[in-house]
Amino acid sequence: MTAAIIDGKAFAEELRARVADAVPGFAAAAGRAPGLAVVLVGEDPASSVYVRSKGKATTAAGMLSLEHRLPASATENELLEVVRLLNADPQVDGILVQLPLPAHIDEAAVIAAIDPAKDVDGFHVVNAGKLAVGDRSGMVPCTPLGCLMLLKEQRGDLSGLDAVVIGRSNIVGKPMAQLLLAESCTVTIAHSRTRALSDVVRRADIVVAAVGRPEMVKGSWLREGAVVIDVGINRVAGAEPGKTRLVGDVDFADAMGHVGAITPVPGGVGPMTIAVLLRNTLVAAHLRQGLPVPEGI
Ligand SMILES: Nc1nc2c(c(=O)[nH]1)N[C@@H](CN(C=O)c1ccc(C(=O)N[C@@H](CCC(=O)O)C(=O)O)cc1)CN2
Ligand SMILES: [Mg+2]
Repeated sequence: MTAAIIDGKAFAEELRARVADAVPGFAAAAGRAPGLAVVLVGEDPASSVYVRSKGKATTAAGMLSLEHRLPASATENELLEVVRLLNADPQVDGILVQLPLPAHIDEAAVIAAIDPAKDVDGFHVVNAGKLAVGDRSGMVPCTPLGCLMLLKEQRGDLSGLDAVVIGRSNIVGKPMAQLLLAESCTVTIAHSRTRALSDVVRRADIVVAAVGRPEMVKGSWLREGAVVIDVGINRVAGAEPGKTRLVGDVDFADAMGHVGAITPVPGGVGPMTIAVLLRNTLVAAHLRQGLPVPEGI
């Protein structure tokens, strides 16, 4: 069997174009562009790259991009003060605090301080709770929502399918499971303590791998024809000395001989994260202004 490669990069570009197309309508009705503020604490190289990409994508979509950089030595109170200022700023519709934060800052306390209406990451307990009870008015985390969009594009109706989510983080695993449950999948969340993981994964029509372990999921673990969404972004040693390359949580080459469709790394889920962030910012802007959310985003 030859697997289809799910082109997340192309899908993300289409979503970004749809968001950009809807921005002038918002601006005409609200008298301002939607605004996204991204906060970065410290100089983690990967986080710096993601924050820069988010700023560029926000501007390219015709939105207002604000960036706040704090040194790695910033205190939790200093960060909370920035969040409070952004909560009160009427031109800011979305606030995103780039994770991970330095170890001395309590991530949960910072997320709890964000106005849930501006929580475009969907990490606030109010938004997590809304997702859990099926209230569609909340913000949904970007990566899982991007994964769901790719899955629906590939498989259409997901109702009744067996889905295994590997990983139980608040950012990906748990919200992903909630989204699949809302699509009437039979959902299993597997994690580091799951026994006979390969047997659990083998039952799945849909596998979402989000564990952060390079190429952990092997082709022999996967059911013939399964759709595999690989959330992992792991940098490993490359073939040449001193070079590195990115791999997912799934052994892509091995999986190709078994599955029906799979996302590559890079170029799969990653680009969807930023496209959905723009989509969430546009949604938050409409809701905050009391405007109807445009269809098709
Ligand atoms: N507050 C948040 N922090 C973090 C999130 C998040 O959604 N909200 N997600 C990740 C990082 N992330 C965005 O912030 C992100 C990760 C990866 C990509 C991406 O496009 N990856 C590319 C490869 C990039 C490379 O070459 O290194 C790909 O997969 O094709 C975008 C965004 C953690 N923090
Ligand atoms: Mg094999």
